[in-house]
Amino acid sequence: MTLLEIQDLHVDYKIAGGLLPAVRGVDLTVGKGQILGVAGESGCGKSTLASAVLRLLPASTRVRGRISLHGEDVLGMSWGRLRAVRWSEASIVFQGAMSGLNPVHRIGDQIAEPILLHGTPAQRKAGRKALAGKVGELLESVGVPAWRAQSYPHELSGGQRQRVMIAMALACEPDLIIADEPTTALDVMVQAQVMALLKSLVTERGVGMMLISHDLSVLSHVCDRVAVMYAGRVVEEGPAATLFSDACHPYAKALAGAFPVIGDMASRRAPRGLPGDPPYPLDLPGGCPFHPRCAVAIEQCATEDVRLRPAAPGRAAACVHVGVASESATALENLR
Ligand SMILES: Nc1ncnc2c1ncn2[C@@H]1O[C@H](COP(=O)(O)OP(=O)(O)OP(=O)(O)O)[C@@H](O)[C@H]1O
Repeated sequence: MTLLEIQDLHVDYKIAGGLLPAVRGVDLTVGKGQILGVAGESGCGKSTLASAVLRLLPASTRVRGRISLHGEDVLGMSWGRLRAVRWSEASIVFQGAMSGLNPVHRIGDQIAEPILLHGTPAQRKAGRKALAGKVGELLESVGVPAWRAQSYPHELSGGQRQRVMIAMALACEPDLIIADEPTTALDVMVQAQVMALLKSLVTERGVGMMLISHDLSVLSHVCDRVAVMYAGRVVEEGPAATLFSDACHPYAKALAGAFPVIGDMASRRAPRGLPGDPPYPLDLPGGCPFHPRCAVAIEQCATEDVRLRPAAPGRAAACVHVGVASESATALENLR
């Protein structure tokens, strides 16, 4: 069942020099019990996409396209309806748990807050004290002892704080969770624990999740499907299992090649860097935005901006070389 459907989404920030196109025609879906990963280099539009789903962008931002949550048009919602939807139908976990928690309030009070504001009428009426049991359960469900409800954020480790943020996101039992770089600034072991926790929430509770990370190797282990973004566009979308090992788009390939393969000591493949930088959104090259950095670019790539098209069963990629049986497909094959 489709929970979230994003169709031809464009997001432009209003800046002094005009409009900065951060997201340029993105189509994505997230189903119940499914994790969709969104990967890409810094500045490609991942966080903008995440914030757009719950309309958390600055008021001056221009948003076009369609975002449906349970079939309901999010961009057309009244503020009252949007307020009811946030936390209870969809919630967001941002990067950097310390900045997301209020340092002068106890953890338990902060978890109770969204329930008091957005929970069921009975929960709202019952008040803060009656929620102590529920807060304890939420903390235990993310692996933090219930007595930590009495602690302040600075008394917890970074990993525990991130778990508290996840408990807050779960507080009103939403069907959709958007996690924006939830493990940034955590060490590798804690990162793995938090990712395992997110995965278990999806399998045990059946929530849908959009998981944003620049780390394709992490996403490939946790997600069902992954979308790779470049310069505000999705350039490849497909099953996580194949995307990391057998990407179709030259950028997705390069991104996958930039990470070591965990557990694959046999191949001893050294991570490969990708020369050059992503384009500035106000100065995008003509044609495919990746062509100046692409090892298999041809003349056509400088003029033709190919949209996502079928690349293999269940996979789509936006590249002139993809979906065609020709020399160009061979060129792409040689990149492997
Ligand atoms: N509030 C804003 N006003 C103007 N431009 C913005 C704003 N927020 C983001 N941008 C620009 O929009 C583009 C996309 O930024 P965004 O933060 O969505 O990328 P990202 O992929 O999430 O990057 P990172 O991985 O570094 O968080 C960038 O060029 C960024 O500079």
